[in-house]
Amino acid sequence: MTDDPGHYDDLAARHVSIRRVLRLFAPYRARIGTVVALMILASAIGLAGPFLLRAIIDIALPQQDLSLLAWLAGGMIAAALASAGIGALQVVLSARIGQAILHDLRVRLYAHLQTLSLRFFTGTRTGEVQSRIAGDIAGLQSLMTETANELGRSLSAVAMTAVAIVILDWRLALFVLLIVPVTVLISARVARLREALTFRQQARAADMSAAVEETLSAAGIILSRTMGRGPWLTQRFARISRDLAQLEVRSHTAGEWQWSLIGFALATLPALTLLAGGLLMQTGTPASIGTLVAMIALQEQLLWPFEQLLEVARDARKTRALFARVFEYLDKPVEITERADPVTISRSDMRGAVELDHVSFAYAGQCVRAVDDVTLTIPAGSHVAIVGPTGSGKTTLGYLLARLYDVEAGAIRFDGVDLRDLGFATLSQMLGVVSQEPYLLNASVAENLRFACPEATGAQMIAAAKVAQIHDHIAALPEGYDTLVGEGGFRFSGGEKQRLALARTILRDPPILLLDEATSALDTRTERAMSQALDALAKGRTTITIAHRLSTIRDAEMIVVMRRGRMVETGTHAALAAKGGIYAGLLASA
Ligand SMILES: Nc1ncnc2c1ncn2[C@@H]1O[C@H](COP(=O)(O)OP(=O)(O)OP(=O)(O)O)[C@@H](O)[C@H]1O
Repeated sequence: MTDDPGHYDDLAARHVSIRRVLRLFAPYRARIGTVVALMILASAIGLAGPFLLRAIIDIALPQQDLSLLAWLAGGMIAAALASAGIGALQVVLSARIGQAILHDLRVRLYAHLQTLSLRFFTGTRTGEVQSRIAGDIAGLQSLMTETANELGRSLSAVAMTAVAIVILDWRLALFVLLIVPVTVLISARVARLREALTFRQQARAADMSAAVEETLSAAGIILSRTMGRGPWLTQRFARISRDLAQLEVRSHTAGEWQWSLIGFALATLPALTLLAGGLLMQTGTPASIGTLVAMIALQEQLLWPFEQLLEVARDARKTRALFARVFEYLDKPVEITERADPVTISRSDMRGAVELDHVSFAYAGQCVRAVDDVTLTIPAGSHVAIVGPTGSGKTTLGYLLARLYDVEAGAIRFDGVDLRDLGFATLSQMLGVVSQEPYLLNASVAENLRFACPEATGAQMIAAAKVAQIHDHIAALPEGYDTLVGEGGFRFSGGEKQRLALARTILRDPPILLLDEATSALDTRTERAMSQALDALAKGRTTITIAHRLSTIRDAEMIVVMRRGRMVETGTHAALAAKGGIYAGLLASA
């Protein structure tokens, strides 16, 4: 889809405008002003050279005035020195501005992606996100800093030189400047060609980073080894890499012969100028030899920045392709938003009552509701278990409780407040989640625990780990709490990861605990020990357990049975078992 040029044009038109790009520069107005002033100064000083040259040829040399010659030559050296010094200063300053702007953009994009709902992340490849934050912004970085630099420097040089050429001899100037529109036209064509290619190239680069991310991770390697698909994956990677290489070559070489034409046209200018100078000799007001030499020197001075300017225009279009990809993500709507004046509740005032009021939800593009008209009141401090066959909507219900998605109809309330009215901080303080596949950051055990509660003391951390029955294991490791957990927690077993995740949630001390199959990876002994710990922990807390293993939830005050998104049975274990319905069937098949 991203390869379709029509798609690209539409995307770029929707997200990128000059105004929007300029807004990124706005906070750095003063510094940009300084750089522009330096550029103008450098080009103005640079211009003195040809005029000094003319004076040497037309006055100092014919008159054999050595002292004037020394002054004029010294002036030429001083001008070259000053413009080189100012040029260097201006490069440093503009590099700093460019980096600052891109840093802002990168952080804005990261912060924006942090606020997007789970829907975005379940529908997007991780490698794609990474490629936009890292790859596209890095591309912009080199393009923009160089482009902005060149633009300023070349533009002022070209403008100044053009003025100087006109002052020298307007007739020759007219002749020289005639070539400008032709080259600009050719260059615009090449730029258009390369812009679309850049977009495709970045999309391929994202494919590549997604492929690496997906398959060169611990989980990816396990999958490819156990399925014997390593060679196939390598072939797939080779295909993406070859595509990328070809696009890379095309985007660098597209329109190359047109580009050479520009170079040729500019290279013929000195010869044509001399020819024109010769023709002017026939008129009543010929150009002096000094003027002709100075004119050619100025042209030399003009050609390089002019070529640079054309290249800048070409690269500027490439940046449009990169901006399109970055802005597309920046424009993704935030679905889960915090109200302007959210309700906040202090920890001591939280009770932990949960109420589901005719809650319904369907995943995007699905006509069947994953949760369908669920109404349930969970009193503060009670233990409710949610069971049901696979795919019945239990995990989805958990997502709704954590407001990872918003309900489509109905409402969920904690302590009588609609989740959509609660402040984000209050919500995450109220509900602690231990999910089916706990995720650990690739950091030390202590850092993982402190992620939940940065101000936790060592003693608090140990206490939480003890409750989660993981302290002895951590303490026995050579590096104890400083042990690195590995990518995704691979250093630890499934059961250990679950217990670490539990310890992490315990540290937050939430009044409502949501355990989604949280004890599924534990052996029976550890599970029994942990369930005692959880019982102790559950005192004064509301506990909602999403369970497959019915043995773990026999003591729940209420068991809710779900089927195809609907709540079909509720009651205690004894009552439901005696009733002989779905729950009894699940028990029988367990
Ligand atoms: N991101 C998603 N997009 C579309 N459909 C989804 C998505 N996630 C889950 N579903 C569908 O929603 C339904 C409910 O899924 P859910 O994960 O809530 O079931 P579950 O009861 O937790 O199952 P299990 O016990 O197997 O974990 C399923 O039919 C599932 O295929």
